[in-house]
Amino acid sequence: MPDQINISDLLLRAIIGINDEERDKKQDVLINLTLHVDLNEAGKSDDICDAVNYRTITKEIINLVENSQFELVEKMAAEVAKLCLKDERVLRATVRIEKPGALRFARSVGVTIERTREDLFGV
Ligand SMILES: Nc1nc2c(c(=O)[nH]1)N=C([C@H](O)[C@H](O)COP(=O)(O)OP(=O)(O)OP(=O)(O)O)CN2
Repeated sequence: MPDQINISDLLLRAIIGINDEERDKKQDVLINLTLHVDLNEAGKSDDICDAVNYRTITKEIINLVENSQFELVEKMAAEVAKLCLKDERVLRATVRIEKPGALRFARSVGVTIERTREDLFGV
């Protein structure tokens, strides 16, 4: 399925990290997402009911991330992927989570994961 919804450079703030100073105050978290969805029906009907509403998913991610206190970026990425795959029209989600400036000498550090409905729900 080559169709995708892309959400780029969603810049949020969260408690994330294993160091004491990272547990005290929120830091920037940069999120990039690719949702693999069949866009054929929405492309024909021009009706939001036939589309995976990227606004809804983005609001849910903002709510999840900005209220989270994970230690690892891996865990945050896994939870974001799970949220994206709640809508059964999303077949696969690629999630990149970065912490800009968190690693000395590096501009940014992060992880990229890809999860399917089968990975998470066995379907
Ligand atoms: N696989 C992961 N490794 C690490 C994670 C993570 O989420 N997944 N997180 C951290 C820390 O929370 C932070 O992002 C980096 O901190 P640190 O290792 O202290 O990096 P610094 O460059 O600031 O270290 P210095 O010792 O000051 O050079 C670590 N690893």
